[in-house]
Amino acid sequence: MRRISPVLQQDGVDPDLISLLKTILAACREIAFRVSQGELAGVLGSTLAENVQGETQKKLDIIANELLKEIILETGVVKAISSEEEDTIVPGNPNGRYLVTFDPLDGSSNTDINSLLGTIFSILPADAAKEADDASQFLQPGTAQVAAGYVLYGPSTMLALTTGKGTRLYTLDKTYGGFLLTEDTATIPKYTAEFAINMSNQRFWQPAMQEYMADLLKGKEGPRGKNFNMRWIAAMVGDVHRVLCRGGIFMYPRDNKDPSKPDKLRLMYEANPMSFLVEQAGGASSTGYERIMDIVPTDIHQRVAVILGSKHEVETCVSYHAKQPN
Ligand SMILES: O=P(O)(O)OC[C@H]1O[C@](O)(COP(=O)(O)O)[C@@H](O)[C@@H]1O
Ligand SMILES: [Mg+2]
Ligand SMILES: [Mg+2]
Repeated sequence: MRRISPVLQQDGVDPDLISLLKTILAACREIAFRVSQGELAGVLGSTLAENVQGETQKKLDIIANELLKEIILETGVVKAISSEEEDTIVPGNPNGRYLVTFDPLDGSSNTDINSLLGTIFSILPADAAKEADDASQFLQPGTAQVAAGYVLYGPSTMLALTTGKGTRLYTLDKTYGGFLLTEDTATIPKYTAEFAINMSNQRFWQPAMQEYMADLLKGKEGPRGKNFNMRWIAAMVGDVHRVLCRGGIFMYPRDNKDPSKPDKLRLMYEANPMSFLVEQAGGASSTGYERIMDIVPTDIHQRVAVILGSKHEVETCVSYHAKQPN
């Protein structure tokens, strides 16, 4: 099995970017270790703090954030970082060529139940004309990403990574200490009969999503003519990993449960990196109205509706939105 550096070298990835990716993975290995130690490492439970988005921070949110922030800024190739757990961007080397935005711990609500968690990251090119502390340098569409990935802390620790040459899956070999290539070409089947959505929000969705789901749930007897199965891990990283492994559609659509927060998932460090991975594996990703990676962000913590996965199913869902303009 191949180690990560030769694979990236073969893809012609810039050596600075390779060393940055390896640094991020070093932090993730440390997070994986703390996660696996659980209560023994005293990392479970909540803090008294809230992040800028008004969400209670788990101890592991903070630990993962600190580990990543410190080690990434030490690389010298990063101009600034932006994190779910940081109100504003954190400047690094003014001459750094890259920007890193990340969700240090995705699926926080799974922390205390020994269930799936992950780290999601996205790497953007830095603009030499902007100051290191200028947040506007991050406001680039997902199509500008030079690399994106996640590390899933599950029964095994896995990495999904793309630099725009397909999506590859690696598994952490705990005896050797590095990630080894275990799936060279992750491919999402075009058709699926499996969906992931938080059904408890059903009555708050927009009409297009209500209609799409109603038809889907009618199964064989309905307009779709087939039965669907449902899964919900409550960690995007876990749900998207399943989609990369065997297809499916994952949705966190807009809802009016809390009018001040119509969308849940974050564009820059959840939706964009996952969309890049999914598109590179042959899938599709949309808000229902537009391709996610085409959105030009207006805020580093911007939220967005997400519909991603098997191409035909995403297109079917989008077709319901086309009938009912936003
Ligand atoms: O609590 P819900 O509605 O099931 O939402 C679950 C979603 O929220 C998230 O956990 C948000 O991520 P964080 O844990 O990083 O805040 C997603 O990973 C997941 O898909
Ligand atoms: Mg998250
Ligand atoms: Mg998080």
